[in-house]
Amino acid sequence: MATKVFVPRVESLARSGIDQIPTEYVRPESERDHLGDALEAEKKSVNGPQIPIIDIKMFDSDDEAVRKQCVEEVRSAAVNWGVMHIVGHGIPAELIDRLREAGKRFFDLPLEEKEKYANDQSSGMIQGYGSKLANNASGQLEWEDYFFHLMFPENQTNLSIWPRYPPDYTEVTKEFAKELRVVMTKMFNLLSLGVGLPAEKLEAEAGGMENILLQMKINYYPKCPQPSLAVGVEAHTDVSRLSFILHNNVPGLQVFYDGKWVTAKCVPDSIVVHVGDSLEILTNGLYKSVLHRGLVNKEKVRISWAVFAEPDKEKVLLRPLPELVSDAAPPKYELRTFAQHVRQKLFKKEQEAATK
Ligand SMILES: O=C(O)CCC(=O)C(=O)O
Ligand SMILES: [Fe+2]
Repeated sequence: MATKVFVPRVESLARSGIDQIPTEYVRPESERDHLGDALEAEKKSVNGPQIPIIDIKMFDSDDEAVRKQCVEEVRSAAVNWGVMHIVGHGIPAELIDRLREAGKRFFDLPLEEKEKYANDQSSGMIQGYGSKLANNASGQLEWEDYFFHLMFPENQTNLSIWPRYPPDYTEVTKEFAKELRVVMTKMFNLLSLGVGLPAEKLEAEAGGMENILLQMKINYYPKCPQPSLAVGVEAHTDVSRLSFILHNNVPGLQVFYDGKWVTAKCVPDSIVVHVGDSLEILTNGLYKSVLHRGLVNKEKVRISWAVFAEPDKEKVLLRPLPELVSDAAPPKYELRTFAQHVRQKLFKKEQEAATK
């Protein structure tokens, strides 16, 4: 039997009281540009460009002009930023609070309890409690632990690996998944109309109600004694169609816009929505998969809930929609399955790391 690889948890490092982080967590010089304490970064960012905030309740209006304005705001954000804050999404604030509380209480458990849910990435068991393994030549690590599991559709979930504590974790998470699924349809409708397609087109193309998977990743970023040397999550684009992010009102998310890193503000009752690679490909590059990263800070633990809406790995082929391809706009992406896309991306990253 293969022995399980010992994975150091960032939480235990943070709790050990070190004032210097181990070298594996120190990012290379080239990446450290503008890294820093997330709380400071948020304060500094007030005067710069801000991620658009869109009230998607406008889409329910009886007034066509208001609905059109909503489509236009979403289109413009997806084209220019690849990210937006949505408000008026209709998910009850009380349910979101319960979701936050459930995740926090799980991470408040002693480490030994959480280890019972440890994933085993080397044997392909990626769901569960985990921390990043060094998967590239430079052996770089991120300042976070996480919990990852499939959240929707219910018939594909494996409830036996979900946190059993707090006792309402499963109920709250299932409820949240159902609500988020509705918001997701609305976002797909808005985004379809934004590129001149019938409202249902993008969701149907993404696999429809039954075949879009919602993957939940709860990111836990402990306090970090040297936030200008580390990252919570390194700069990346998501492979998803769309990603939805909630957090515990501690800043940390940065998005790359117009050649600069912009720190996301904590907008009350909002959900951050990212365009992911799969949607960029589907729209032949009209919508941008946003480059983003997570900063850490010295004073506060940050927790975020990232939900990735993904197509079935092998069944769905990623390709630009024929309707969005023309002589003037030839296809920018080659046909691939989602699984191939993920592998190609990882391979590229390893190559880059090896040549550094
Ligand atoms: O913590 C965040 O705000 C972002 C997390 C993220 O980018 C991810 O999990 O892919
Ligand atoms: Fe991400």
